[in-house]
Amino acid sequence: MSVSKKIQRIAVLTSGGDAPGMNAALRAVVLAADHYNIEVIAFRHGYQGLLDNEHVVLEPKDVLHVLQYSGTIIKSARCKLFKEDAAAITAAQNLDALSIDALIVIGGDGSLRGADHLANHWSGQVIGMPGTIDNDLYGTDTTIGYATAVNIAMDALDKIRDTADAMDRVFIVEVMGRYAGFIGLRSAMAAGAERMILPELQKDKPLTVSALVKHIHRVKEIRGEGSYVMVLSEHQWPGGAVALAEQLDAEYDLPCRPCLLGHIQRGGPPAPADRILASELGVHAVELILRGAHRVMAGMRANQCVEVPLNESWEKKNPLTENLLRIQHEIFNPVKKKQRNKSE
Ligand SMILES: Nc1ncnc2c1ncn2[C@@H]1O[C@H](COP(=O)(O)OP(=O)(O)O)[C@@H](O)[C@H]1O
Ligand SMILES: O=P(O)(O)OC[C@H]1O[C@](O)(COP(=O)(O)O)[C@@H](O)[C@@H]1O
Repeated sequence: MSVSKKIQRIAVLTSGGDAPGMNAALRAVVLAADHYNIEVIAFRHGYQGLLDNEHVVLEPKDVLHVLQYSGTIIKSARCKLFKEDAAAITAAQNLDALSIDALIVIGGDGSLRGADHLANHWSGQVIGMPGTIDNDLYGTDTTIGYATAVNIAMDALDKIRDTADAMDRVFIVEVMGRYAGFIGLRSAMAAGAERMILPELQKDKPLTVSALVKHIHRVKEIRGEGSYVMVLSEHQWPGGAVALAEQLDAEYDLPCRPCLLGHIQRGGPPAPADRILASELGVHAVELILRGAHRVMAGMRANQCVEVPLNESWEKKNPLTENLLRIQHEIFNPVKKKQRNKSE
């Protein structure tokens, strides 16, 4: 590897919603830095810690057995203040006072915007790593935490199916994803859900309650007794799964149970895919620094480590996989297009 300048000390922080695999990412950063004789300083509590100068040295011994845990050993936080120029200037001064050559920010789109904002005011190298369950960053096939969240949602949907089937019930399972439907789509497919309400679909053609009710009745007619499980992405129904279930029950006499998965989707052991992605990207981030990279996100595309301009990671959007949508809607939908046309 061609090395641009002597890098002696780098810093790292985790920001925004914690994502399963962030600890694996920290471990990889620290072990890679140690390999190249670089010291690592970690700022605790995300950008807040950078402003408060709350930092610790991270050595290999501190990260040896952390990759099997979700959360983040250096804590994460949301910090509104960091959007201001004055905050980025303070952060730059704190980094310079510690003679930091480069900063690695592990987080979602907001965190990477924050990293870019800092780069406007600081002369050190700034590298982002995609850490969010939402998978809503452009330039990388998946983000750290996403695989785990999908596993958790799928596991919950499987469990819901058992009770839903036993009692011939309709269930609405609300999943996270902020304003992206990746967790919703993949968990719905993995668990064979009958319906998905996802942000990307709602934008084109918002679902009406009457169309939903029609679909539920048609599925019951076609299949006979049994369950109907629907995946609802958060923010896609006023009042969420609880309100929708109440509406179906009260207005359409259709008993329905809501289930909110919430922050459960961010806990438990990270999936192997997340641990491995985090490990590879952590090393990649350090090697990018050694190559002189700046204002880029370390990403993974088609099993290759890539570098993506930081601003592209949030300005451009990854679409939902067309083929998964087609299969869910056309092949796996119990109500075929012909039948739908007839009844609509
Ligand atoms: N436009 C911005 N400029 C500077 N900092 C930002 C910006 N957007 C977000 N941040 C910082 O990043 C933090 C995390 O962003 P947030 O959107 O909450 O989570 P995530 O990074 O997981 O998407 C924010 O609390 C804030 O400190
Ligand atoms: O943990 P909080 O602050 O309640 O935020 C919940 C949000 O965080 C997430 O779990 C992760 O999103 P971010 O990566 O943007 O932080 C979203 O899916 C969810 O909308």
